[in-house]
Amino acid sequence: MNHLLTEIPPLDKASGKKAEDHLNQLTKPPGSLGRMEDIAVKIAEITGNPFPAAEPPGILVFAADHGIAEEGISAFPSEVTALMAANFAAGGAAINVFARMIDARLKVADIGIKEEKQDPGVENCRIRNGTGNFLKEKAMTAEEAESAILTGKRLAAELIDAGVRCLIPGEMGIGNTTSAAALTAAITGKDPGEVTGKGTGITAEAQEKKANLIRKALTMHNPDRSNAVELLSAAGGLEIAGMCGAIIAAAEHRVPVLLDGFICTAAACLAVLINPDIKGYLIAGHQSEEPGHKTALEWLGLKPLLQLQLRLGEGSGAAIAYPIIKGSVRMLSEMATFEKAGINVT
Ligand SMILES: Cc1cc2ncn([C@H]3O[C@H](COP(=O)(O)O)[C@@H](O)[C@H]3O)c2cc1C
Ligand SMILES: O=C(O)c1cccnc1
Repeated sequence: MNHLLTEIPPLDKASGKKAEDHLNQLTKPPGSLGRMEDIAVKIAEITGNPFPAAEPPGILVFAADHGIAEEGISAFPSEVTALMAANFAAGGAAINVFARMIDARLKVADIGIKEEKQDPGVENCRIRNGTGNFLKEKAMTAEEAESAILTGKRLAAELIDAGVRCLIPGEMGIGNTTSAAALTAAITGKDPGEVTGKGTGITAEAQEKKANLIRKALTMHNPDRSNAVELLSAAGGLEIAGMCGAIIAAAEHRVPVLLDGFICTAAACLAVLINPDIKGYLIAGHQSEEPGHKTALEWLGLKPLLQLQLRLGEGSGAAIAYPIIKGSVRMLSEMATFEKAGINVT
């Protein structure tokens, strides 16, 4: 795992302080823009610029399949992963709508779809054709987990080199709320029963089976709970590893990461295990309906911007929250100061 360890630049507190001082001179009562002011300061610290840019946003959706899906833990079959990847390429999914709404660059990567056939509109970065069923075997080898992380890093770095100033990691993978719950239980030390939800909409009975299966698998694989590669190897998935790498790359490049739902946040927890300094680069877009999402956000010490009872993924909740980021940053650089507006407040 040594080659995954990276230099994460420290947050630039001096730029944050300059942004904060400037915010207090703008034509509004001090602090009246609430958490938007905190976001503006945070992005100044992340970027090292008191007048930062967060535009354009870039959405990077990783698609992969999960062997565990054969255990009946999703309301949908694995085949839907490939079909949805094709839908992303055709522009018809929820994330396409929201990406257009926020003028985002959108890239879709196949990092491990099971289906042999590949969609020409999806970037082929396939590490293997779906993970192993982690109730019976490891989801993937350590080498595969590392390759998937490095692939995510490369794709995010490409988007950032092309000008992206706010990264939104997204995912598609039938069965991936099971992996996210296993990872979250292992990392936070919670019982799987507390962090396992209904995903795409399974019954209460299937939900109980899902939690039991996670408990059994974690006992069987017994991963080192502080080792991101061992955790990925035990529970998957390839798209979670890809998002983890993308988050690392954003932090390396001083680009803020806007987190989506439960699966995306589980990937962020893994990135923070690899380097705790990454925590400073994360903003939580929303809190989803999956119970484990709250647990993962608390572990990261993040407060979500929105709570809209979403339970979709794809990067959708983060894309919906993005205008808050855009407004926070624009407010900092576009609003008049009292002095400039000729308002004398002394
Ligand atoms: C049509 C469709 C579109 C989706 N877009 C995101 N997900 C979401 O649901 C899946 C996780 O839930 P589970 O663990 O229950 O399978 C992931 O693919 C996630 O991105 C979708 C699911 C479906 C069915
Ligand atoms: O929180 C999420 O991102 C989520 C929840 C349910 C299904 N898919 C994704």
